[in-house]
Amino acid sequence: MNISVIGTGSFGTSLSMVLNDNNNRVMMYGRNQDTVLEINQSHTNSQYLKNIDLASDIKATSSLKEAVSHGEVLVLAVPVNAMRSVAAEINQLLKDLSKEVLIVHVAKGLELNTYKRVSEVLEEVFDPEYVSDICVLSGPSHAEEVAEKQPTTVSTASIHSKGAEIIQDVFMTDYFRVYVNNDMVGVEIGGALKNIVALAVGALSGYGFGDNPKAAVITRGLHEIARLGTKLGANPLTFLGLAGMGDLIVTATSQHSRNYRCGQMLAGGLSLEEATEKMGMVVEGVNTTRATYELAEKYDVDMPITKVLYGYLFNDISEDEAFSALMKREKTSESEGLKQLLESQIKNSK
Ligand SMILES: NC(=O)C1=CN([C@@H]2O[C@H](COP(=O)(O)OP(=O)(O)OC[C@H]3O[C@@H](n4cnc5c(N)ncnc54)[C@H](OP(=O)(O)O)[C@@H]3O)[C@@H](O)[C@H]2O)C=CC1
Ligand SMILES: O=C(CO)COP(=O)(O)O
Repeated sequence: MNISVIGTGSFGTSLSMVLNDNNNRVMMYGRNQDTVLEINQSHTNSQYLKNIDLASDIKATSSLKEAVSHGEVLVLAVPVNAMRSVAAEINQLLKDLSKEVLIVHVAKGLELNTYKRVSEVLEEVFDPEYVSDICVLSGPSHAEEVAEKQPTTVSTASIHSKGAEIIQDVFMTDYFRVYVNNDMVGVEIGGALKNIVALAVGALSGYGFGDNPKAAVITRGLHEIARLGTKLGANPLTFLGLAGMGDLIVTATSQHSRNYRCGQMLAGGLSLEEATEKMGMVVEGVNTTRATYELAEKYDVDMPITKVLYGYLFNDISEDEAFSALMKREKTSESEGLKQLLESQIKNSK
């Protein structure tokens, strides 16, 4: 199949390698001319993936029109905050070309201010006449390890049922295994909100905390992700899968994770601006913490870890204040919380 990958960052580049290994004809679109030139001439992308050689079959262009003309499937691999404007440009080109494509996005976050999931943003922007389906691909998949062809498993979901099955076929190789999931809300919420937990656990690591507090934040973090997710219509069981627990493990325990490393840098004394600048790649958890905090307030969902991280990132509360806010909360029951999740599941499935 002809596939265009929009975004020449770390994940767009590693997914292009997967797609090329699966015998698709891949064209990458990047706005940075130097990166495009490097991909075409040296078959590397040294800014985003160190010591990785790309197949010479993978072509890059800085013309969005050329990329949109090429692809039957468009893989949107840009940060959440760029999604709306990039999608609007693509939609105009599809109209001009009178062409229909299948869209899959891989971004993990919520849009600031609207609190929308990426597929909701895309559904708003794309004219249904030109888009057969909108899908998400998400799960435990560090770009660096995908590029090394480490065995990787992800989930895909779509608005209509057909899209996810096509995406499964298009991406599936002997080292990249794709599962279809019918819970679009859960897959997107799991991928977006694990970044909050990864930032928090990264900060714990930076302060020298041990394994007990990290396990506590990961487990209770997953619980609050599931709580908000089910309120938004997700199946709570999705959060036990690749896009939930899987991605949480890979992100909240790994030096590959930009969110985790950002948390470590904050604990090391850098300001939020300094840490994100130093990263040089998108740290989705920052905007997503703000959006999720506001969304949880709106829906009156209890998200203590998100709330504390929000205070730490944006209101300068100290790590001691953060811990005391979490540990001195009112007594509560774990089994009661799990029961409520099950009740939400029954309500959602009616
Ligand atoms: N890295 C990973 O391991 C994974 C990342 N993801 C998700 O994928 C998404 C992209 O992440 P990732 O590739 O890592 O990010 P990077 O920061 O590595 O790259 C982002 C890419 O998007 C491009 N870009 C940014 N804004 C625009 C815009 N307005 N128009 C066109 N291109 C733009 C950047 O261009 P330029 O180079 O010119 O700045 C760059 O090529 C994120 O939501 C992330 O959470 C999902 C799974 C794994
Ligand atoms: O989502 C990821 C792996 O699945 C990558 O996470 P980071 O954005 O924190 O690097």
